Amino acid sequence: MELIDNTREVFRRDRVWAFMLPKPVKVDVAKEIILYIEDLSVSFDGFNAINNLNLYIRDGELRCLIGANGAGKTTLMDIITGKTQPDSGSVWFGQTHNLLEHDEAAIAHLGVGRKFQKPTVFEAQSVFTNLELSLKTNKGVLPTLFARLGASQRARIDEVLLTIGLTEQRDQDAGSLSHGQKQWLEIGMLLASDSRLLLVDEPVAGMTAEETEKTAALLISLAGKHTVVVVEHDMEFVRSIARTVTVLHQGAVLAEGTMDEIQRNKAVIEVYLGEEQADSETATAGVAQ
Ligand SMILES: Nc1ncnc2c1ncn2[C@@H]1O[C@H](COP(=O)(O)OP(=O)(O)OP(=O)(O)O)[C@@H](O)[C@H]1O
Repeated sequence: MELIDNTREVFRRDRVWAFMLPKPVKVDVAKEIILYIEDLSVSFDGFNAINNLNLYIRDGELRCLIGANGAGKTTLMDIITGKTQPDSGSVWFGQTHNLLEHDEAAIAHLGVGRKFQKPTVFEAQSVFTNLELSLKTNKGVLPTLFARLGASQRARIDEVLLTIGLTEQRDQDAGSLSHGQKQWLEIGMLLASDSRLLLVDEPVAGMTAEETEKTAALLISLAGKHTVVVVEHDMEFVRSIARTVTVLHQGAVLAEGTMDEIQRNKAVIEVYLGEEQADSETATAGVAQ
């Protein structure tokens, strides 16, 4: 009997064996910076898409990146996440992880999560299963064979469901969610995978006004525990969430500051509206609209 009891104890569904759990990643943010990007350049067929770019993101901040089409925003995200290798420069996650030495999977494992503009959820799976599949577990063959969802992992998924406002939809197929709900689920998937730095590409494109408002509240609530970098064209939305805005132009940082500072910045006005209008007050108002 004792043998059977011991065996049952070992295979209890609500316990996850320690060897299955991934090793926690340490990110050194002693200097309060979570992302260091220095002297970064990449060119495609002689065209400088990123041009000696320097950018520092503070741990826990909510930063917005704006810039006209072709300014280099997507290319920058591609470099941070390991999709594109730069020609020169450095990208560090905290003080100790050189992201340029890692591939995409390793960078995601370190805690850098990316949400693309179009949601890529598993439509035929439930909301709960989508989150379950994103949990940060040891994905080796042996652990996967024996993996059981423990109580703490279920609690983690419930917590994420609450954060993204989809508790009621937990058993619904992801395919039946509205566009906005799919976007929140995808953000939830990044949370379930323990992403510490969230790179979010145009989160409110195609959303209703109510969904946009909820997304703003969600992203604001995530900052602090997470660092959130949002690439967005919708200036009204940027104004509603951003503390610091970085303007990219021709692959470099053109300006950085609060939305009000950006709105008054002469270089930004020139780029957006043309030099001849730079001194006019109407032009100043136009940048943020
Ligand atoms: N793989 C590539 N090969 C060639 N050119 C590229 C490649 N990736 C980007 N580019 C070019 O680099 C420039 C920067 O593009 P990027 O997509 O980063 O800009 P963006 O700021 O994200 O623009 P958008 O707001 O339109 O998405 C563009 O001129 C683009 O055509």
